[in-house]
Amino acid sequence: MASSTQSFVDWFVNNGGEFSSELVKVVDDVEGMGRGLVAVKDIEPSDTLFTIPRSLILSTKTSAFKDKLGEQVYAQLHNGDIASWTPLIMAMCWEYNQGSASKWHPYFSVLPNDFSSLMFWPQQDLELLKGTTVVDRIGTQDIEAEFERVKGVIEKHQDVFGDSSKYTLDLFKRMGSLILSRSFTVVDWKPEEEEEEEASDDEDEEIDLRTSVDVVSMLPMADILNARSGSANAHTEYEEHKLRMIALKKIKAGEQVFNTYDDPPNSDLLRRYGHVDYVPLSEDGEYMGNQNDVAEIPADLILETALPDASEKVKERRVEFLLDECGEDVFELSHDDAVPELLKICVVLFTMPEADFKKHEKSRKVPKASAFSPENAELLSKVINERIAQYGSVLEDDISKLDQRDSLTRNHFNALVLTVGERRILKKALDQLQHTDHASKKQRVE
Ligand SMILES: C[S@@+](CC[C@H](N)C(=O)[O-])C[C@H]1O[C@@H](n2cnc3c(N)ncnc32)[C@H](O)[C@@H]1O
Repeated sequence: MASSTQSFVDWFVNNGGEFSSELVKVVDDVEGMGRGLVAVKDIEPSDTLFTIPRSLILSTKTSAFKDKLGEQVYAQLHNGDIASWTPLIMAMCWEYNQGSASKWHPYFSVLPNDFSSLMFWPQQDLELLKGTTVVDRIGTQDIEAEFERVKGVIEKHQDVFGDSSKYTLDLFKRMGSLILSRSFTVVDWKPEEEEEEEASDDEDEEIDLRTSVDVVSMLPMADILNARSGSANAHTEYEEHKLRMIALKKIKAGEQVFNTYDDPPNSDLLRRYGHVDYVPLSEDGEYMGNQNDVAEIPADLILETALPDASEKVKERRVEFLLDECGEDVFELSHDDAVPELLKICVVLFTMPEADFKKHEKSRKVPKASAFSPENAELLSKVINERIAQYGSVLEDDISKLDQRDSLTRNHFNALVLTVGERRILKKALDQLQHTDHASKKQRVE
């Protein structure tokens, strides 16, 4: 174990953390996933692996940063968006810059400096993601703009921040990326009766609570756990004074302890965490990837194919109706639902004659997915083929490249896993549409 890892475990235990070293150990590089937790003997369900005292949580509530800065200046760090992470990023930058004077110094020493998440990909690697929609969600410009905004506050309040040159864009991005890949949502402890009262309160308030920056927290030790879809065998329980990591099932000696990151598709895994899931999807192990992948089809692409010659005004009305009545203008296709009902409804809506559409516009009645015809299936197949073409390479070629994993860079491999996964779903949708088409043609003949 690296000495920084040992110092971190010692710090954890000396500050009220309980670590069941008879059950688990921290390993510096486990299965190519970086640090992780591994069972040293057979673990039973409900066994406690470690507990974290609430005082060790790093958040805007536990750092002295807010008090040092004062309410008024602290408020300037918010950009008006309750879910903004800027105050937490700044609290973490401030703690980090305190060096060994910070309570969390040994924790910072084991946090990564380098990231393989999309924000850190060079442009030429991002081009490997052609066809995906995740490139529009990386947020590099947003974080750079946010740093420019808070720089003024830092320079104006050097009494709190100290040397402003220590607050760099790199540090700001590092802390933002750590939150993105390791934070937890931790709400204050409430007795059961209060919890029940709150549950019956306004739903909006609940949402605020979950997205508010005050509950986004860094949990030393809990964030050592890696994740892989279908492998979660431990989870965190929240108690009054501590958080407890418990085993959910039997974990054999030598096996890794896995948390869940809520099963995101590979696009989000790569954007937030910098890795992809590449596990068998079929029993024979022929298909590998992420069961939770999604491929997106924007309504605009359907509209262009369905009504290529219609005026902008006509197109706008159809999209507006779709958004108002169905709430979506991008459709997510998944392994379990390759041709979702809403996608069918969209095609029906976009292809119906103007006179029929006017009736729907008037009644605000959404057409039924059962109205999806073989002609609709043909049109949707055309759209999906166009969508596949946007990836700019041949799927079968890319699948065979995956077999030569050792000759690929990590980014190249991950990009292939992602783009192959998305196209496989699109192909699945094509297959299903072909079956719909054949089935209905057969029915018509009979
Ligand atoms: C919450 S941290 C887990 C601890 C981390 N391995 C470390 O060294 O500190 C999440 C990071 O671990 C890595 N990771 C987690 N699960 C992984 C997996 N299945 N495959 C590859 N890397 C993984 C990724 O770098 C991710 O950003």
